[in-house]
Amino acid sequence: MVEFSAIEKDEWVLTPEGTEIAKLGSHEARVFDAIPEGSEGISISDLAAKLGPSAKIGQGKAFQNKWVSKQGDKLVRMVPSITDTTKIQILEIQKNKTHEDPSVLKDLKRRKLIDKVKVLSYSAKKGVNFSTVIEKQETDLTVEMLQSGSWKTEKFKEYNFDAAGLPTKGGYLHPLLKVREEFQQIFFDMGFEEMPTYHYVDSSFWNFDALFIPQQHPARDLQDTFFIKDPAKAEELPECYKAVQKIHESGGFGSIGYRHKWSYEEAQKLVLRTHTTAVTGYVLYHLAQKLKPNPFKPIKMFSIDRVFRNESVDATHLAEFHQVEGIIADKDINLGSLISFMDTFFGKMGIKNLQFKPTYNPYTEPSMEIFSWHEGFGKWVEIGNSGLFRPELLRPLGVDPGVRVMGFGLSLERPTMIKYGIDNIRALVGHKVDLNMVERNPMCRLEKESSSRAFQHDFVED
Ligand SMILES: N[C@@H](Cc1ccccc1)C(=O)O
Repeated sequence: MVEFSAIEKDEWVLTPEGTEIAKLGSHEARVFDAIPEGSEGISISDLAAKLGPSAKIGQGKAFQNKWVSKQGDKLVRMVPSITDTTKIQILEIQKNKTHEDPSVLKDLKRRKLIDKVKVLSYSAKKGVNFSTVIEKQETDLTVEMLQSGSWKTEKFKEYNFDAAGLPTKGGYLHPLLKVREEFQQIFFDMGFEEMPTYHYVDSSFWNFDALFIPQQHPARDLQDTFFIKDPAKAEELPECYKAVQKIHESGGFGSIGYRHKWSYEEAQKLVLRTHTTAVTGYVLYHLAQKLKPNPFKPIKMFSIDRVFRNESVDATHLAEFHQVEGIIADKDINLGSLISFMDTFFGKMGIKNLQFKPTYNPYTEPSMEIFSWHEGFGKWVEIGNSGLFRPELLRPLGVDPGVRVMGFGLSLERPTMIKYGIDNIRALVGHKVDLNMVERNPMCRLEKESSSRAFQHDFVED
């Protein structure tokens, strides 16, 4: 409709000094003008007082042009009048943006009185298809156009392959990942290392037995645990199974044990791990193995990963969810340490005024449930479970006597739901994930790269 062309040309403009010359004349002309007519002349110092810096700059050229000469200590005029060529040239350039004589341009440029600039302008004129009405062109071929045959007469816009396109739907973190990152950051800030949470499938040995969970414990029921059909059993159990068997059957380290017959086959049964404490036991065992015979070093470790429970699914329960778990191993740990740690840890997430309630876990004693007051629900909400690991767990895995380990676990889903105001847990997983929710929620925006740090220890795979 319109033809246009770009016009690029060079233009000459005056520098500030050039502009000054356009107004006041060249330095040499100013020198000439400052000298009175006749033989009386002017002293150099009077000239300087009159003209300022121009006196010094202009003298040379004024001598060169034979406009002035020196008589005694005075400067006198040699000609009755002068033509200030520099000023004339400058004025012409100011007007025309150029000069017909290239040597003038070159000279004035050298004297820093003018400068060259590039100027881009456009010229536009009516094109062959010029019109004052704009006809909308089609962008895409549609099913309807094909069906009606209108595609034959329709006018199509050319594709613009240089167009930037619609913004892509990237750069968002799922709420679970976002909260997971926040937990990771808190752990890293507190000096924790991340545990390797390699496998969802683990032996009953690591999921239960090593944690001093008796073989007839209700949690091992098919109702609560997913057992693997094929393969159904771990090939062999680690060396420490003997110590674990002993603690279950006849006790030790001040414990009387469960006094039941411990079955190797039962411990071999593969399960989808029901808690990340399965990993914690495994990690403690391998750390203890690696450390020997060196003296004990305090440990702080955490894991955040998926666990599975055979639960009936409802608005707040899923058959799989994530656990956040942390342990601290040190010599002088007691219940007070655990309570104070929980206050600090949850405090970092903005959760204050915790309440603790005694509870029972086969692997910890004492054990405490952690509660927090939920303004929205108007009640105390359970947010975690914790305790001091029993010697029946620690000693068979090779942890030194005198070393205590405190641990705690919580779900990743609950704090995420509270924080994002999600009331149905199913909105967080699988094909039910509401991507609009993720996109709409400014809290999901990805601000920085994942801060995940690799696990430092190398482990032997069992
Ligand atoms: N494993 C526990 C959490 C926990 C971890 C460590 C110590 C005490 C408790 C659970 O499933 O809830």
